[in-house]
Amino acid sequence: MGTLAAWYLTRAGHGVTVIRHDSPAPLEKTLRLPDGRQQMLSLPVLDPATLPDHIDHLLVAVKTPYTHQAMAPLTDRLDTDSLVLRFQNGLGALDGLLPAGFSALEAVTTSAVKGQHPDHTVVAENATWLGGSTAPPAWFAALTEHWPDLHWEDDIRPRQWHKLVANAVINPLTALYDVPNGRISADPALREQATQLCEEADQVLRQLDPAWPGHSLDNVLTVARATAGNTSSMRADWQRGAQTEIDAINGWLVQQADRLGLAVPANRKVVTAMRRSLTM
Ligand SMILES: NC(=O)C1=CN([C@@H]2O[C@H](COP(=O)(O)OP(=O)(O)OC[C@H]3O[C@@H](n4cnc5c(N)ncnc54)[C@H](OP(=O)(O)O)[C@@H]3O)[C@@H](O)[C@H]2O)C=CC1
Ligand SMILES: CC(C)(CO)C(=O)C(=O)O
Repeated sequence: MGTLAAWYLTRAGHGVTVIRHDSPAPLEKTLRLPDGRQQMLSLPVLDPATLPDHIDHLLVAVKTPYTHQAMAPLTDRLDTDSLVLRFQNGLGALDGLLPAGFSALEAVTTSAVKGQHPDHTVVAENATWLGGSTAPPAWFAALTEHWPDLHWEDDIRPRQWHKLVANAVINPLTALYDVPNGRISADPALREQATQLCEEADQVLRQLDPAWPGHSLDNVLTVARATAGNTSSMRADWQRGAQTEIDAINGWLVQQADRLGLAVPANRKVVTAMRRSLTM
């Protein structure tokens, strides 16, 4: 997803530098676009140790388990003039990693990119919403001319929460049962588990915000059917033995539930199962 964002930003005339340790420079990437075109990208790389003292703009697009490691050398270089854009599923991955009082912009996207470095395939180029607690930055309007279907949200939280619930249901069940997304809707036993996960998520979110509409199951099943043949990102991570984003998705819900004194046994069960590498 970071490579796709880098491509749009480059098209808009922004310079994009990858920050990583021990990487060949530049990073040569191939992006296969949905219309069949191939886009080559050559991205400069900076080792965190050689970064300037101040970072103006930072796009965080590592999978959530790697956020702490990626951010550790950067936090001192952020201040109130910096702008951080979090491009990740789940919630809470940046908690405690930003200077006090600092809030990041958040992104929610329905685009999909697959593949491992250096080849990335854009499976779907759909809508993306950016937002936070401020007005859009000055560069936002010009960026929309180069980033298809890009929108600003003054209050991004409802979109994040809808995405969170879809991920909290579809991702762990498809990973643990090794099935494509559509099975969540088609298989009665999985649908029952989906209903429990979803009701618990709605209960937590309604407690956090009484205006939360709840009744998320219809939306989740619509997403599962719309992506019926797809392998969810958590199933893909699980299949290749990589760390998953369970802690930022169901783990975040469990953490909130604990704080609020709510019972969320179905979510707790999938977190435990994913952490222990068990099949249910
Ligand atoms: N892909 C998609 O379709 C979508 C993804 N998202 C979200 O976007 C986020 C990113 O996902 P995705 O792009 O798929 O993930 P990828 O694993 O494909 O990309 C993450 C990149 O971060 C790099 N990385 C890992 N650790 C570090 C570090 N310490 N310093 C610098 N770079 C590092 C990885 O390097 P390496 O290649 O060496 O592992 C990899 O290139 C996730 O939260 C995901 O849920 C949201 C919607 C759709
Ligand atoms: C919506 C869904 C489940 C689509 O596959 C997704 O976002 C993911 O796989 O992480």
